[in-house]
Amino acid sequence: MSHEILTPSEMGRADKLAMQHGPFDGYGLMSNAGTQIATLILARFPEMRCAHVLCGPGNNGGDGYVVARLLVKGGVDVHLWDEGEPRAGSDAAIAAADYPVEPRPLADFMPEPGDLVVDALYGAGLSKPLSEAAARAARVAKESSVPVVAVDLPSGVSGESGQILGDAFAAALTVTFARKKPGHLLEPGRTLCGDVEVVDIGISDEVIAEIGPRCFENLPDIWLEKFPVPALDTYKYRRGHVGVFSGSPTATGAARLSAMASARVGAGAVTVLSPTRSLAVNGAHLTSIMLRKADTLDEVLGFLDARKPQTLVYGPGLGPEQEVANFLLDLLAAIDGAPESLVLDADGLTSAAFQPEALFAALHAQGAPKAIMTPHEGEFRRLFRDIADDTKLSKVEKARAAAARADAVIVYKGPDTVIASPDGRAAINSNGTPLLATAGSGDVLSGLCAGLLAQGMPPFEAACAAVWIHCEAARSFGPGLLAEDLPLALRPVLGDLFARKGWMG
Ligand SMILES: NC(=O)C1=CN([C@@H]2O[C@H](COP(=O)(O)OP(=O)(O)OC[C@H]3O[C@@H](n4cnc5c(N)ncnc54)[C@H](O)[C@@H]3O)[C@@H](O)[C@H]2O)[C@@H](O)CC1
Ligand SMILES: Nc1ncnc2c1ncn2[C@@H]1O[C@H](COP(=O)(O)OP(=O)(O)O)[C@@H](O)[C@H]1O
Ligand SMILES: [K+]
Repeated sequence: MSHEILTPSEMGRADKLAMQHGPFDGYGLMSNAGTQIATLILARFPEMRCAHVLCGPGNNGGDGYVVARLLVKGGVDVHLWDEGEPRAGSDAAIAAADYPVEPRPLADFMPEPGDLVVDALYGAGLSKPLSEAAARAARVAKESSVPVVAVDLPSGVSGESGQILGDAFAAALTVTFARKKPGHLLEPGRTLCGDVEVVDIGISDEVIAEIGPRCFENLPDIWLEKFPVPALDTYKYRRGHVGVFSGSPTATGAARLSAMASARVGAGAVTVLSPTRSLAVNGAHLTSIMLRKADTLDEVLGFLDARKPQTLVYGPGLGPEQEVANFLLDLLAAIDGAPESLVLDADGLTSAAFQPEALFAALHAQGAPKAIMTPHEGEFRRLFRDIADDTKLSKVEKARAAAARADAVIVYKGPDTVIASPDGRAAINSNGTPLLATAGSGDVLSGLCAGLLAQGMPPFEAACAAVWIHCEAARSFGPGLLAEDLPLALRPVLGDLFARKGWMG
């Protein structure tokens, strides 16, 4: 169950529930946390010259006092620097009283090469930018290039959003408790965390279940059960049929990349719907993918009626024009229950920004297809400007708000892609690679979503699986990746997933 992610406030509730359930009180949890961190430090940094433990006034600092005491016990030369004393009677005050040496003021902190820094200034309770002394400490640690071990989170990183409040520490290792927080996975927090270790401090799975988290790390555990493998007696149309709209003659590659990805991820049949003027260029490049002339809405409806595809992809290479949006709205008005699903990407999203409310109303209507939208940062901002500009929201909250407004699963792309469902579930992807920053890779992703939808995967699970598989394929191919390499690079990834499903072939 370790794929769940807890927001800082859910973590606070989990702490309280754990204390109610026992056997640990607040100080017991803090001792467990400090013990786990000290053990990791001694194992990972046996060569350190000395350890500088930086303690804040709250429970994060409390963890720091426990770590400092245990490092002294382990024979390490420890220097303790504090910012503000713990509140009298708090768990942190008990931990501070247990530490044998008088702390020095944080403003004087100065490490030397070979030292280790333990950042226990602020964790989940960070509520405002770091003070000047704490910001200076972060800068000094960075400039001296000493390794930093962050307790719970690097101080200055918001656990909720991963954003930096003022200034922040950059850790080599971050040790957090019970479950990851969004700030461990959302950029720039993710980069600033370094390696993330989640340790058990006595908060049980039952307590986490009682909290009922709605955000997850995008690991196969959250969608593998619904991931399709072909039954022995299947045939091509039962495996699923995808229709992909093609653009004009100079912009047809995007649709073909999408179509190829749909087919490769298991749709039994894929048809490219092409304007007459693009038929020749599409025809010259397609073999197993079918091609059909579709200049008008009537021709598209004729195709839907005759071939009954489950899923359509609308957007890659269509052009960011008003008529592209109009055509989509006319198509949605004509659809009643079939096809079941739709992937909107690229120019399908950009053109919809001419009249977003009309699109959202059409997707909310009875009989509308279930939709996945796959915006990158720019497309997201065009379509959901007020949400994108709301600095109070994390990327997870932005994707959730957009999903509710559009009644669609939103794949908010980037190095830390977030997938959100209108029902409130969200997932943060963690296997991303910058190798995917190459033209056409988004088109492949929309095809993967469609291919999984057509095989009956529900939209949230389909989108999560598509994002994970896309990244895994890029990693398996490695440097030199082009978008057209991705469909074939799916093979080892799908092979592993099929094996995990016990598929005997
Ligand atoms: N029993 C528990 O609740 C446990 C909590 N744990 C630790 O407790 C931490 C959370 O503790 P707290 O809620 O006390 O929060 P923090 O220790 O993160 O922050 C302490 C206080 O500092 C103030 N503050 C926030 N940002 C500031 C800033 N930039 N400059 C100056 N002051 C600032 C806040 O008002 C807050 O009350 C976790 O990150 C974790 O390390 C662990 O000990 C495990 C158990
Ligand atoms: N720096 C990065 N790290 C990880 N993934 C990235 C990065 N840059 C882009 N990607 C991924 O690559 C894909 C690019 O999609 P998109 O921008 O729509 O490209 P295109 O329109 O060229 O197909 C998305 O899945 C995105 O998450
Ligand atoms: K910290």
